[in-house]
Amino acid sequence: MVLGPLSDQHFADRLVSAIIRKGTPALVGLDPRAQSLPPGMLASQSPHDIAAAYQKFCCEVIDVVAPLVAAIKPQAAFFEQLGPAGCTALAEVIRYGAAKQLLVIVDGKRNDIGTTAAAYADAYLGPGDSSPWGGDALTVSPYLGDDSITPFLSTAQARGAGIFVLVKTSNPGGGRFQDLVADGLPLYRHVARFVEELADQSKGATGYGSVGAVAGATYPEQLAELRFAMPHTWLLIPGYGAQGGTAADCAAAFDDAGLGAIVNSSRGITFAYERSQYSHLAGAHWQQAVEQATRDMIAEFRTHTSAGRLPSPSGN
Ligand SMILES: O=c1ccn([C@@H]2O[C@H](COP(=O)(O)O)[C@@H](O)[C@H]2O)c(=O)[nH]1
Repeated sequence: MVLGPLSDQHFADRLVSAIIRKGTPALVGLDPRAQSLPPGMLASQSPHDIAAAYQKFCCEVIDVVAPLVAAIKPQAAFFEQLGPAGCTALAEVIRYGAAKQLLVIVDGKRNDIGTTAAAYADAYLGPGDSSPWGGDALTVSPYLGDDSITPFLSTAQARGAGIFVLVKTSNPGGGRFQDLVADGLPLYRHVARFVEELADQSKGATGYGSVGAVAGATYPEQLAELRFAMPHTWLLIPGYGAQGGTAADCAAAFDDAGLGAIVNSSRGITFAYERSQYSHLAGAHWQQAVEQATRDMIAEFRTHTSAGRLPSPSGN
């Protein structure tokens, strides 16, 4: 791919330049869980103290991964679960990640009828001071139809942000609806077609649009099919690591330049010290486990996918 000048006002351009700078499509998911926090971090079981611990833990993960990866993906559910204190902690984590020059993809899976969708978009999209939460991108459900997605895109484009629409999710039950066939195609391919149209209309200098698609590493054949059917659509891939997906499973999601996909790992990185190969780093050395798991993921993608063609930053 020949890249023109990249704009700092276009989401996919910003994503590409961040990924090229870090030399990896690895994305670190922040899904804090009270029972897995390192010892000593949790003062009590009150929502206020759990939220404070989530904020500290996530910021300390960010300290480790910020030099290594382009983006983080906080999962809103784990913060919202705690009520107002959790929502404040989420905002602080987003702010902290942005201050460390990371792109922040908020995994909220929001949507509603158009006017309400516009309010969600206002809340979550737009780096810096343009939105109260300050996310660079938001995950969005397609189930309410085209007029529920376009308000997100309008706000995203105005603010240099992006959205990722659920197309083929990583969970075992996703096919119950997503694979239903209508007019000769599974439902997820109809969603993919609409998302690709929007991506084409909103493409920047890299050829990728401000609209991306969520597609799981647990469905490698469909990933390959979607890469082919959606040439202007960036893929956000969950399901790697803890859910069983491998780097080889994700290989077909990348373009020839090693771009076009960003791959999430949440538990596998943040709670790496619970995995047998990093268990010697549990306790006081938990951040070393996070760093080693991130470096191992980066190495795996460099070995098994075209992401190995990205320039390798010194020190990684
Ligand atoms: O299809 C989907 C969409 C979103 N997710 C989210 O990604 C992370 C995965 O966490 P792991 O610990 O790496 O399994 C989590 O926040 C999910 O809600 C997904 O898994 N699949």
